[in-house]
Amino acid sequence: SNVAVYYGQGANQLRLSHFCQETSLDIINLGFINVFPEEVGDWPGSNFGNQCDGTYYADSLLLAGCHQIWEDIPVCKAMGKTILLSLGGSSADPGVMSHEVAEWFADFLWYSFGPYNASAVEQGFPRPFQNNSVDGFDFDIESDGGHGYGSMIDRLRDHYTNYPEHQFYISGAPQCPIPDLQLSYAIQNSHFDFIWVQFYNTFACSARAFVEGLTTFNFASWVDVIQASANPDAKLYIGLPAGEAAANAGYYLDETEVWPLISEYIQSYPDTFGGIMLWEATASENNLDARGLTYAEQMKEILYH
Ligand SMILES: CNC(=O)NC(=N)Nc1ccccc1
Repeated sequence: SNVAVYYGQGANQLRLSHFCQETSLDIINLGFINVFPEEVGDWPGSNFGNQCDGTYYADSLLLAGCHQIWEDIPVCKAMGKTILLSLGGSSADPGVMSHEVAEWFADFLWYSFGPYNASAVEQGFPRPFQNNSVDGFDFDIESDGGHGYGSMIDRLRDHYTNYPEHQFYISGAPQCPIPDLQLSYAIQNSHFDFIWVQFYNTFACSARAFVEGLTTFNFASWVDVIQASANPDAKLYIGLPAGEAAANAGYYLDETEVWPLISEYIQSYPDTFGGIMLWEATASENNLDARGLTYAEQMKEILYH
């Protein structure tokens, strides 16, 4: 099973290559594209915390100087990591997109962050990570959901079919209440590869509730959602805060509390259980146990016990 981690919004975070050298991490979600186009032709905006050099493409909110990221993605690829570009995050204000805007947004992301395409560059698409291609796109939509995300994902998958020799992914990070207001339509109708549910910040369905013996933790119901979705083979991950301060108070579980949770669900749903998602990389890095293991390393140990 995999450990997926968000990177880009950590306090005083180290550069990406530091995390790509951590063997416990399998998937790294780069967050965020946090400003979404409102009209066809609008460029999105990005934010990667303390990374990049603060310069933007002219008349845009899209960062142009993310040298640490474009230098480090090759390290990540050499270490066998899957790098996804994450859209949304808690600060985004996506707004509900029309089908046309959604398809434009998908095309922009593909031509700008996907495989290098000389004709797209000639058409004026930027290359914020230069010649590096991400391995797919993650939807961390925390407000203003709607049908647009289904259109984006379908469009991205059309682009993916033009590169049959390369595996590209689509993932989503819904909140744990079902239906998730932002992503349920897209999950139902479009092909996701990974769904990492935020089993934190909403008490009833949280992992904390499981630890407290409540029956309202709803991983099992999310399995049903996936099995009724456009991709019944999508993998379901348990999303957890990587440190005390990485989520609202009370949601963090220490490794002794995570053991029984993982043990039960990895055994009950071996085909659908995909692993653990952590919010986020720097909180994990700063959250060492008595043995000096980061939280991600503690989680990897539990998965491979
Ligand atoms: C996958 N996205 C997130 O996990 N976002 C997230 N955790 N946002 C947040 C919400 C409340 C407190 C801290 C972080």
